[in-house]
Amino acid sequence: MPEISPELLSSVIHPRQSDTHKGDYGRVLLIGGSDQYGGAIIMAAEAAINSGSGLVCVATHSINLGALHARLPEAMFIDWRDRNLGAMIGQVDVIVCGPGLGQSDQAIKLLQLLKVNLTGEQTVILDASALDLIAKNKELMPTRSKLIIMTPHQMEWQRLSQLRIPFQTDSANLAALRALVPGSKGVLVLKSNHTKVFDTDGNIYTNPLGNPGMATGGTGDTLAGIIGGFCAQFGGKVNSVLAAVYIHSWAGDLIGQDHYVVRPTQISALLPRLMKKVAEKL
Ligand SMILES: NC(=O)C1=CN([C@@H]2O[C@H](COP(=O)(O)OP(=O)(O)OC[C@H]3O[C@@H](n4cnc5c(N)ncnc54)[C@H](O)[C@@H]3O)[C@@H](O)[C@H]2O)[C@@H](O)CC1
Ligand SMILES: Nc1ncnc2c1ncn2[C@@H]1O[C@H](COP(=O)(O)OP(=O)(O)O)[C@@H](O)[C@H]1O
Ligand SMILES: [Mg+2]
Repeated sequence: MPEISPELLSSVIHPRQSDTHKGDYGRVLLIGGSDQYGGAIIMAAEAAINSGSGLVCVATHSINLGALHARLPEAMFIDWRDRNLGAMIGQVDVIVCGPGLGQSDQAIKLLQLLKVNLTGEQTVILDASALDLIAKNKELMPTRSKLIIMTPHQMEWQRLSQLRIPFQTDSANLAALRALVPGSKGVLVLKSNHTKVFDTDGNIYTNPLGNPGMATGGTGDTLAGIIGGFCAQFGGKVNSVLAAVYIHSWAGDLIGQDHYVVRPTQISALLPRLMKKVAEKL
């Protein structure tokens, strides 16, 4: 089973051309952040911005607006009850849905809105509460998209796939992935201390990096944002996902060399420098 490698990362991240603008690096819409979990969507948005997405917009509970803009003036905001959200879903390249979304009636409405407004040309990343809601009602799974990426931790995957953690074998995971996204191209990022990535073509990759300092709330929200940023900028494809998984853990390991705890926002802060190193082969 192939390990994700530094060579893979170098093949994805390349130097930017001079004659470009933000429109060339993709638009990401992040949907999540209830009145209880605003930090999750802010961390995901910070990761999407720092990993290079050209434009980032956050659809969240209005209570999070002040905190979002105080932390991330680069991000745009739309109230997740705004009637224009459906149209916006249709206009972006990548949607990250789930960090801190919660499981309210409003959260269910947002998944329904996502499903009906997708164009078929977009990449969708489903994380956290979005996966828990789909576990309860499979009808909420988006069907019209170029690529569907699911990023559960093992407990979320247990709820979604009905595979109890000891029985999450490679073959069972692949079968469950294919059953969840029939007819679509799908990727499963099954997060743990040894994260594995599966795709519906049957490929399985392991992440050789990561450390227990990363066992901090928000580390997964940050990964979802990086995957969003990489898919927006480098294309909605499996290699962009693999590169995101790798750089997230690489950053975590660099911070973990001299920090007992790795704060997710430290991972985001390190990304632009690591990407520069990779792009310029420093
Ligand atoms: N600052 C914030 O606002 C944060 C909000 N969060 C949100 O909180 C909501 C609930 O998510 P949680 O993940 O906390 O709750 P869950 O109940 O989904 O899962 C957490 C539990 O799953 C178990 N588990 C087993 N294997 C695991 C693995 N490999 N990795 C992680 N957990 C594993 C652990 O017992 C853990 O306590 C989501 O909407 C999430 O996005 C979290 O992202 C944390 C940070
Ligand atoms: N012991 C560990 N070793 C390596 N990576 C870890 C470890 N614990 C957690 N991680 C990583 O941290 C992230 C946790 O994701 P998740 O549980 O969704 O966090 P949250 O929802 O709090 O943001 C995953 O990318 C996982 O691989
Ligand atoms: Mg999570």
